[in-house]
Order: sequence, then C-alpha cells, then structure tokens
Amino acid sequence: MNRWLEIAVTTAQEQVDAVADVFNEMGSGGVVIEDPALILDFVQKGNAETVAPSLKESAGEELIVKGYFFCDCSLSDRLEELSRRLADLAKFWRTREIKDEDWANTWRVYYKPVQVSKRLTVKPAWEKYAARPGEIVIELDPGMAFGCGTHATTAMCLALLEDLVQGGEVVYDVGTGSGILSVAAALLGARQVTAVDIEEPAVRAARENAKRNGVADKVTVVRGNLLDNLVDSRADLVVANIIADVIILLAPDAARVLKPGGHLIASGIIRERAGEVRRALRGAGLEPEREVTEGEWVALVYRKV
Ligand SMILES: C[S@@+](CC[C@H](N)C(=O)[O-])C[C@H]1O[C@@H](n2cnc3c(N)ncnc32)[C@H](O)[C@@H]1O
Repeated sequence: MNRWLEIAVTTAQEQVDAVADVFNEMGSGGVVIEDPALILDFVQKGNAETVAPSLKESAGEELIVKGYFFCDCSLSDRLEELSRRLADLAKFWRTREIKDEDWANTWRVYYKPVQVSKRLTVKPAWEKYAARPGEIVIELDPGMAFGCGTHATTAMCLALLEDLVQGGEVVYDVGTGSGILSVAAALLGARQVTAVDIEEPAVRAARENAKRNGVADKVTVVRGNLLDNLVDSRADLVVANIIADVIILLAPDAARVLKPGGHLIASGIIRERAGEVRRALRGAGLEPEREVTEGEWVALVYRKV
C-alpha cells in the first residue's frame, strides 16, 4: 500500500495561487483548494446540521490549500524545502498521512473530459465521451501519478506536441508521470516513444495508459533518472515537464540525445526561474525557438542546430 502525506495550509485569499504553485513545483500529486465560506454557505442553506466552530472563524478570509506528497526517500528533503518556501505564505499548516484508496476517491469526482488543444481531448477512463470528427481522445487513469491534463504545464506541452509531431518521430518523455505526453505523441503519429520516470507508481500508470490507448507497441516505459540510461540514442523530440532545477540538470543530456534539427520542449518552469533555464539550455548548445506562457508557468521550445 502506497502512503501519501497530505499537507493542508491555511492562507490568505491573495496567496492561494502562490501556495498552489509551490506545491506543484515541489511535486505534489495534486492540489485541492477549499473555501470555508462555500462550505459554510452550504451548511447555512440547510444542507447539513452542524458546522465546526473553526470553519466559522476562518470563513471569508482564508482558504485551505492541500497538497499530496508521495512518502518515499526524498520526502524529508522535499518537506524541508517546502517549509522554507511556505514560511511567508502559510499562516498555519497541518499534515495527515493518507492511503492510496482515500486519495483515489477524492480527486476522481472532479475529473471530467477536457479539450486541451485544437485536436487533443483528455478523457478519464471511467467517463463516456463522444469524439468529434478529427478529435484525438486520450483516455486516462492517472492513478497516483501526476498528469491528468488539466494542469497548465501539461496542457502547454500537449499543444506544443500537437504542433511538433508530424509523424514518424522518435520521442523521449522525461518525467512521464501518468504517461499522458507519451500517449499523446504516439496518437499524433510518433514512431517510437520512450517514457522515463523516477517513481514506480508513475511507471506503472504510464504503462497502463499506453495499453489503454492502444499504443503500447510504440511506447516503452522505463524507470530511471532523467536520460541516464539512454546512452546512444538519437531523438527528434525530447519533452520534459518537470521543475526548473531538474530541467537545468537535464539540459546537457537533452542536447546530447537530440538529432540536429530536433526539439526540446521544457515545461514546469515558474516564470521567475525561466531566465536560469534559458541560460542552461543555451549553455548546452540549444537554440531558442518558441515560448508559451500560461499564468505563472512558462514552456520553452529549443532546437539543436
Ligand atoms: C510534473 S510531473 C509531469 C507528468 C507528465 N509528464 C505531465 O506533463 O503531466 C513530473 C514527473 O517527473 C518525475 N520526475 C521528477 N524528477 C525526475 C527525474 N530526475 N528523472 C525522471 N523523472 C523525474 C516525477 O516523478 C513526476 O512524475
């Protein structure tokens, strides 16, 4: 049974996005925002009989942001970094250990089919959906892995893949999570996709999602750190939606595995860190080609000359 740590942070309305960004950057498997005012309103309209006094006190001024962290050997390092980054944002925080089953039931309720780019739509495996002509539907069960398609960093990668995958490419998806980007690349026409993740639950979810979408013959999922195990390979496209620090580490290897003319899509970069990532990619010998932003997030496309 996998274990997760739920971290619930009470914060002011205007700090909610900043807290959610810190959670996402630190690898939270999802972020939930609870507004006590909405719950109180629900209770006062006669939908429930009692309300906790603490809820009444906090309604209207503060919100609760919850992040979910996989309990593995990196957890204590991540918690240290997290508490440093949340020091000025959080008024109060509490932690609770949860089991896989609880988590699975919480988020599934809110996950619905969503069109993420011109042609690509992501649909939860358990929902019915009638595709439009020409629409490519990715059927997904992320399980415990990141990547249900609704996060800006994933959505930007999907739109960029739609532009860059023309058919017949060799693709590396570094930090595959649920496998969403690998499945998208394969459905868009890539010839061969290698998906890598450092976490075993992600490797399992990515394999299952490749199978579910009928592209298991094109997508190979391996557990590993970045591109460490991929020595002699030549790729047309590398896509990596991880945090800025990890993209910086990946830059030289991405440049190494790309064919001349091949592209790197780098996402998961918070705006204030984009300058450092650009410098690392230039330093690795890659040329800037395109940038897209959504909210606080930046995705970069670089090309090997
Ligand atoms: C933000 S998620 C992205 C998931 C998916 N690709 C998407 O776009 O939605 C980042 C993933 O990178 C993985 N990861 C983090 N560091 C890694 C590393 N050094 N090597 C391989 N994978 C890593 C995490 O386990 C996580 O599944």
